[in-house]
Amino acid sequence: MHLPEPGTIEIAPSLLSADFSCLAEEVSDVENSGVKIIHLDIMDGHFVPNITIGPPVVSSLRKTSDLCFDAHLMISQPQRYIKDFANAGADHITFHIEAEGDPRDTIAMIEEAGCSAGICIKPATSPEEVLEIASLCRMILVMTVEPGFGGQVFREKCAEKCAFLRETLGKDLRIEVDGGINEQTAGKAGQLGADTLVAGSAVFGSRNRREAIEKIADSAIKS
Ligand SMILES: O=C(CO)[C@@H](O)[C@H](O)COP(=O)(O)O
Repeated sequence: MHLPEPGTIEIAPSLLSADFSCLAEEVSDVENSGVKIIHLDIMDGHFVPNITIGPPVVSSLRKTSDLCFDAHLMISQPQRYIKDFANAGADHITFHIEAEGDPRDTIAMIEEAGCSAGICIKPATSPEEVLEIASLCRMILVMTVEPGFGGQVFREKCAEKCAFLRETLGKDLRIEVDGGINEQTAGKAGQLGADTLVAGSAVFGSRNRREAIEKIADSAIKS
């Protein structure tokens, strides 16, 4: 499924906090709870100090789900893996501005592979660094924690970059926020202009995923 058009608030559960012994059931649980997007955290143990999943796992999950697969490549050399993740079933591929390679070439490769492209900034990176290429992307991802691990505390200062990006770039692209999003912090993220909220521990750490998702969405919508 393609990334939903801008104009709606979407919650994207982050697979990193799911139970890896039964990933297909975990994905299906959130799919049945009404989300349109699943956020796939791809880590290489080099760009970030953690290792997660590769294309074979994405490909297996693709057979079980119709969700939009939002692949967040936390890897040093994204260009080496774009085709593999696209062939595995990613719909949208986000890479880091801090990673290796010319970002324009990386975006072109993502589109050639049949996916929409996104660019991500880490907490220390200024949003101005993505302005020139923003119009080539369907979504900008603003990290509100240092990438690598779930369960960290939301950094409001980082989320303020969303307000700058929204004001400068308008409403025609999605702004995604990732890290420490829960019922308490989603309102602030929404107020600052984010419309796509990644939530890992707040969704998968909850017994009732539907309720957790609805509470996060409500708080973002009411903001
Ligand atoms: O990309 C990352 C971490 O690198 C995130 O997607 C986290 O996995 C979000 O987890 P929570 O902060 O929501 O628990």
